[in-house]
Amino acid sequence: MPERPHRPDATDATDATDATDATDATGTADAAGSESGEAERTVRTVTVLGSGSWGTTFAKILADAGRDVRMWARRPEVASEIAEQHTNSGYLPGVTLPDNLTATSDAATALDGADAVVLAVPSQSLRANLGHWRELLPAGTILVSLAKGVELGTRKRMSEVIGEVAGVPEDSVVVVAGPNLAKEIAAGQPAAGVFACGDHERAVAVQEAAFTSYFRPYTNTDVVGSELAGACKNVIALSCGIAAGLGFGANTVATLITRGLAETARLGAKLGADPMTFAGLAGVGDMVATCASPLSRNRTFGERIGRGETIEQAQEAVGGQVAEGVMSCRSIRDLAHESGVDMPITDAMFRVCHEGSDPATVGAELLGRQQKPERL
Ligand SMILES: NC(=O)c1ccc[n+]([C@@H]2O[C@H](COP(=O)([O-])OP(=O)(O)OC[C@H]3O[C@@H](n4cnc5c(N)ncnc54)[C@H](O)[C@@H]3O)[C@@H](O)[C@H]2O)c1
Ligand SMILES: O=P(O)(O)OC[C@H](O)CO
Repeated sequence: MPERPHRPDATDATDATDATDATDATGTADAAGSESGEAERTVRTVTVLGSGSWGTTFAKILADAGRDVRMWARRPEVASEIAEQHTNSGYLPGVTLPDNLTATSDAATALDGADAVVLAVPSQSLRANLGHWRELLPAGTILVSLAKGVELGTRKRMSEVIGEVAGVPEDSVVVVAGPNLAKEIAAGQPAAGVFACGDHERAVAVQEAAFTSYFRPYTNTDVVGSELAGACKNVIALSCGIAAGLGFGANTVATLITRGLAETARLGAKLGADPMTFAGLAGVGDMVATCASPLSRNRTFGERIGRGETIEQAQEAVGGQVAEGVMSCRSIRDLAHESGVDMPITDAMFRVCHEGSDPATVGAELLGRQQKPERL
């Protein structure tokens, strides 16, 4: 099996196709690149729409990988800070952004001629935001989704929303998933992600564009599983935070992670996902990172609730950033009910976040459910 050649950061984008082979650690052809080892499309210029924690970090990855990156920020002062001072101090304090990353608050300027467009706004605002951008999207551009959520009301996954609003096949959207706490990656700590797309060539093109010395992207073709895994783990992270806030330790958190993954996989299997996806980076990888880390906004939110704070106080604790699980516990619960899938932890989080139920009481009820074999 050929070894992957080392690729230094800030590679000239024109060299990128020479620098990455198609073999992953397990040697499976599916995990990286085309059979020849070269991407058949090259992404040189990328626009990132949304300049919060993950949008800015993902833009930094792309710029460090040698791409020309333009960010769009909703607030002009954030765009100016990124463009002129190469920082985004509100979201990533202490991080210096590369020179080949610029920013504007004008979407038309940001989008002009982009080979790929990364959608980096919260799930519940994606439809409205994309509606404004739809006419500005360059023809043939690759759409990439960073959002981890299920839309309220429609119960659609983000690639479904994007396909519908942008008028493109949903399986042409590249979905980014995996254990990717933004602040760690922005600090250059090693991590891997998974880029899921029904069109493998597109996933490989984005994989090439986001491969650096500290971030290793894999690909897969299971969009349903990758998106559901990313959305569901935010809800389970709320429950782990609540457990911590109530004073419980590692056993309780590990139980919630494991049973949370079981209910996520149950939903995924019902909706056509590959069960193995839940054993990968998008599944167990993201579940463990988010549920265990104090950097997770969802876990932090839950911890505050477990300590007795109100929803409003918990929201303040995450500094105005999005804790997707709070809305997704409702949409995923609705999706599960509609699909006839039992998701008791998600149900419990819905009752705490939206019906005012007491976290300790809900936790006791979860423990006291009818006994059954582990696999169910
Ligand atoms: N932060 C992470 O570590 C991380 C990692 C992986 C995935 N994600 C996912 O990426 C998506 C974006 O997360 P983020 O961390 O960048 O979020 P964030 O809260 O840090 O930033 C959101 C960005 O979207 C913009 N925005 C545009 N329209 C908005 C609206 N109507 N409401 C709120 N914000 C709006 C905000 O101005 C901001 O720039 C989420 O779905 C999240 O789950 C986040
Ligand atoms: O900070 P959170 O809870 O939104 O989680 C961030 C990422 O999704 C972790 O992969």
